[in-house]
Amino acid sequence: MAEYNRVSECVGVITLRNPPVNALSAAVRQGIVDAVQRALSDPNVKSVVICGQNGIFCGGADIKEFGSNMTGHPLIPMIHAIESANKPVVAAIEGSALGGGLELALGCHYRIAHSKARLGLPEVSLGLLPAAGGSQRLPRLIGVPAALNLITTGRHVTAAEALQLGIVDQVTDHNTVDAAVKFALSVAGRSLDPRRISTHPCPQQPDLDALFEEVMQKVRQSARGAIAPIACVQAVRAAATLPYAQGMERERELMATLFTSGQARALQYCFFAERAVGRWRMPSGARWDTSKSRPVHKAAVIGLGTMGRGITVALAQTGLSVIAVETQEKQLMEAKQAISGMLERGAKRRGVAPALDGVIYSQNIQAVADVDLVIEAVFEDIALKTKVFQQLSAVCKPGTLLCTNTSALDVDQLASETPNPELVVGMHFFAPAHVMKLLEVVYGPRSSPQAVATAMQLGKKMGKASVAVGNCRGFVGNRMLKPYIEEAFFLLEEGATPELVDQALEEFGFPMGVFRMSDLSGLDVGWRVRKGDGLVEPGTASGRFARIRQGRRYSPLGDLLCEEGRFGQKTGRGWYQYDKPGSRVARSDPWLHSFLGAYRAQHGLVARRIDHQEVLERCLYALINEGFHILDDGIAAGPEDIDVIYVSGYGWPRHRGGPMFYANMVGLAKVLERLEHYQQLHPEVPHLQPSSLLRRLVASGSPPIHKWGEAIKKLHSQL
Ligand SMILES: CC(C)(COP(=O)(O)OP(=O)(O)OC[C@H]1O[C@@H](n2cnc3c(N)ncnc32)[C@H](O)[C@@H]1OP(=O)(O)O)[C@@H](O)C(=O)NCCC(=O)NCCSC(=O)C[C@@H](O)CCCCCCCCCCCCC(=O)O
Repeated sequence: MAEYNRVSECVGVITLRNPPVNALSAAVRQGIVDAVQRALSDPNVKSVVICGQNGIFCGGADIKEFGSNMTGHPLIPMIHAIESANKPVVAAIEGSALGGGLELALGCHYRIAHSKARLGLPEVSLGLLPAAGGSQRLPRLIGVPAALNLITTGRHVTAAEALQLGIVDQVTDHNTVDAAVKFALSVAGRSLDPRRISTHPCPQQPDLDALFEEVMQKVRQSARGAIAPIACVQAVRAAATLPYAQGMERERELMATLFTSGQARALQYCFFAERAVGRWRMPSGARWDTSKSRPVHKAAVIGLGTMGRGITVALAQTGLSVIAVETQEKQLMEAKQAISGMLERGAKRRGVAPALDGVIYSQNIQAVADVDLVIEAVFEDIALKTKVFQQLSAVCKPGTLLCTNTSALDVDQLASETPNPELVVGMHFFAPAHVMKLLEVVYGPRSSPQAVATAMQLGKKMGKASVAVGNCRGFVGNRMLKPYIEEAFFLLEEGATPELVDQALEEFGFPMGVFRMSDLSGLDVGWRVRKGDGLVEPGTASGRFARIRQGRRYSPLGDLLCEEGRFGQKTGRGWYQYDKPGSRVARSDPWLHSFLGAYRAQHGLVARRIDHQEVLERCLYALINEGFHILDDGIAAGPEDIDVIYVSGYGWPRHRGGPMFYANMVGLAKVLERLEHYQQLHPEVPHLQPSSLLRRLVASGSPPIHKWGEAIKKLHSQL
């Protein structure tokens, strides 16, 4: 809805009212149309101000309407009516003016923004383009290069940058509506022709073709298969080369293709999924809205290796006081230097002062006595972590939350080493912890809802996509990664190369295929885990039985490479070769190919031709199948949790929505059929055995993903 009032006798003020972000729903659009008509037909009104209630101008088109039959007054003619009005219309921008919200403001004749406002055209991140004239008006207003940057990245700009770019006419630190009313009074009666952006040509740009070619090339490279950024470039090109009306027609055509695309559905699903995971719930019935978090002012990090350093930086950057503990003096000094460097670089990027004083370094665990929360990040060894937890329990004040950054160990076992297991949760960060978006908050059966709420709240404060998950081996992300990696190894045994597997996965949209990723993170990491699991044996045996371990198919390929000292990038050799240790450019390695040939010969394996489709089906469906097990076990509350984990922490292409969304798009029946097919071919591979939840969902008619929750509950109650 939109409310209309007359102020200062001759200014009509239209206030958008649609909490929480004043999205342009059908009712709001109709409200604006009616209010504009009222203002224009009232002879006492000399000028008009458009603003939004509750300190936010407008979050854009109502994304929830996109999934339905869109009805009501369309946005484009509404904005045209504003631009062609014969009285000045001023947008008063507080909070956010995003997407359709900014397009509405661009249809106004003037824009006044509060200094804390943020503006942008983020449609690209929803798989769309600014299709209410934004792709045509913005380049006319600020020039092609700046418009291309904003529209293809979707980035939000501050009011100061918006002023510098010429998007807004004035920035105020005071009441924005008051400033806009004053401004509206001052411009009443002035000619509006120069203020109608659609009537302007784009500012001249030398060598337009070369510019578009360069930008298109860049966008194609970074888009990794996403179509919206490319359509955005095409739409801006139309603005630069065609008259406005034809440009609008091109904008409409491009939007028509994007609007119904699977990518737009996936990206909009991600938008809502990221918000849905904040509304966490535990199998005990504890939930986000009934569990109060505890305040955290002072935190501590124990262990300043790579993870501990990143966590310290992430905490300090949120403004917390951090006690950083490392018992070895030399390592403490090195860590101090590294953390200070990271804080300085981060602060420089964000244009703020580095929070160097926020971190106190100590060799003594006693220093954490008065903190509200501790994150333990020592070496991944249960005995060591147990000792640290026992020490912390003795040292910390009552009520301190004890968190472990383990990526694989049993959070509940650690909790049982403390007198207050309800205060223990996992906070599983991803390296580098100050950069990576994902945080898995792992609760055990005894973790209190308050502990989970506190860790989730802290994650949010740190800007993380925080997902609450149950305690099991590998939690959600790494548990699903295991079958994915194992399938990739099996494919090598059967005739694939690392290059082929990686190419298939990279064309799918992963930034790195599984083998390039393994080289980056270090082959020794998995080797250590497999050794711990008793899977690694001397590599002399041959034949099929040498590759059955603990009753299931096992590929020792990774172990054999480690025995050769090939740990990946850090040793300059792994699944690929590198110019020198630490170098990042992977090159195909003839040694590896002959090694694979010799290995196959030793084991009587005959290489066959493997295509990209088989790579995708075997690696991805195995991973997805594990996701269904996780849902069935109640480790993740819903498919959104799994998808947010994969998109924000494991490089799953966002425009494919996450593994569970992808399964929904492919069709559950098809995923089931392909798993059954591969399971028949590889009966000794348990992870290809379709999960019973997947079978039950297919049997119940493959409900769409937003109905899985209900279906899972119903299916469980029938068991
Ligand atoms: C605004 C924010 C920055 C606020 O952030 P904050 O952290 O404060 O809050 P949350 O993010 O948690 O959000 C709170 C709450 O609000 C929900 N929400 C937010 N934005 C929207 C929205 N735009 N619509 C609906 N709901 C929204 C959010 O989900 C939360 O609720 P929940 O219950 O989930 O917790 C931040 O929210 C934000 O960044 N929002 C998104 C901003 C954005 O991306 N805007 C762009 C929207 S798309 C758009 O505007 C498109 C327009 O360019 C043009 C549209 C033209 C359409 C024409 C259709 C043409 C069809 C083509 C077919 C052609 C056929 C033919 O012609 O042949």
